[in-house]
Amino acid sequence: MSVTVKVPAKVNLQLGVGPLRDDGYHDLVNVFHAVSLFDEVTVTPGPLAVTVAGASVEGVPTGPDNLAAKAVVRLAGHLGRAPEASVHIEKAIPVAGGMAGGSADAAAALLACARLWEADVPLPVLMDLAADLGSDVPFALLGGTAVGLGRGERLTPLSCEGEFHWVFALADGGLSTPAVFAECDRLRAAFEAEAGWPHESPDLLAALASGDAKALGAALTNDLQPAALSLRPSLGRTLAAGREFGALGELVSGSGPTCAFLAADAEHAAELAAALAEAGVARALAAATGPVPGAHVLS
Ligand SMILES: C[C@@](CO)(OP(=O)(O)O)[C@H](O)COP(=O)(O)OP(=O)(O)OC[C@H]1O[C@@H](n2ccc(N)nc2=O)[C@H](O)[C@@H]1O
Ligand SMILES: Nc1ncnc2c1ncn2[C@@H]1O[C@H](COP(=O)(O)OP(=O)(O)O)[C@@H](O)[C@H]1O
Repeated sequence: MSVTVKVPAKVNLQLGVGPLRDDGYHDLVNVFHAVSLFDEVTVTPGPLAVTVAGASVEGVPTGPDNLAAKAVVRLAGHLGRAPEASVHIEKAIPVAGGMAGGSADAAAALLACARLWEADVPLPVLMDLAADLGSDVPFALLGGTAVGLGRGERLTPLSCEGEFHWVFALADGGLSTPAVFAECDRLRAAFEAEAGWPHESPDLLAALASGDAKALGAALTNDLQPAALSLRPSLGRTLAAGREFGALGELVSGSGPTCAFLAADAEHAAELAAALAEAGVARALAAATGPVPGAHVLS
């Protein structure tokens, strides 16, 4: 018997970053949006092991550091049983790309093992286990569009009308999330910019609720973007190219280095992806739509 869970990537439509907390995290206003780039995680009975396959899986650990393995151990500990599951990850979400691929795999492994072990784990408990594994993990279970407060784990679903069309410019190599948050703090200190308390953007919420892509494009913001650009200046060219080719909006996804571009419709997305590929400003381009559901069992 095996269980397969399909789980989406995310892009952050608003990432408001507050001051550094005593515990090393930052309070966020994090508007998550699940998009149609998916990993598939299959668990089979057996000793704990992780295998990973996919077009670009460099840097994904296959030992106990893999977030999916940590999820297996965490759930087994909660249930008071041995962490017996062999995990296989089919990876399409870019690695260390600011699209929460590791978090997605952790969420998928939680759900898959709960099913494999026939354990009745209520959703709020699964969400708490997910939050222990990482700030982005609960959203991968929920999917759709949602705002995350605290370190991003306290989620409230948002009303989102229709479907939005995205193009993602994938970069060579990743960016480390802690390094990007640290660079954000460094830049704020260097420019004596006080980190204010972030607030949800009313323009963004209205654009989502009405399904207005043009208004959404104008409302996209990411407080980590200056830090990602400081660590990876070439992203400036990528973002400028998308703007030049008529994207409705563009931003770095989370801690980067993936850049996200909003298109008017599927045809516009295909044109935008082709123009960005031609300009040579990305390792690869991927078109996707959002919102899509969170982690769910396939078999
Ligand atoms: C920035 C975001 C935006 O959604 O994602 P990515 O773009 O990396 O995917 C998240 O906040 C990343 O969440 P996640 O990748 O789960 O991070 P965690 O494992 O919880 O934390 C890793 C490290 O990031 C920093 N961190 C994370 C979350 C937060 N609210 N404040 C922080 O300062 C801390 O240095 C922490 O030690
Ligand atoms: N299942 C996994 N998939 C991808 N990366 C993982 C996984 N487990 C652990 N990692 C580690 O987490 C780091 C961040 O990966 P990822 O979640 O893809 O990016 P991001 O935090 O930028 O969204 C990787 O560089 C890798 O070392």
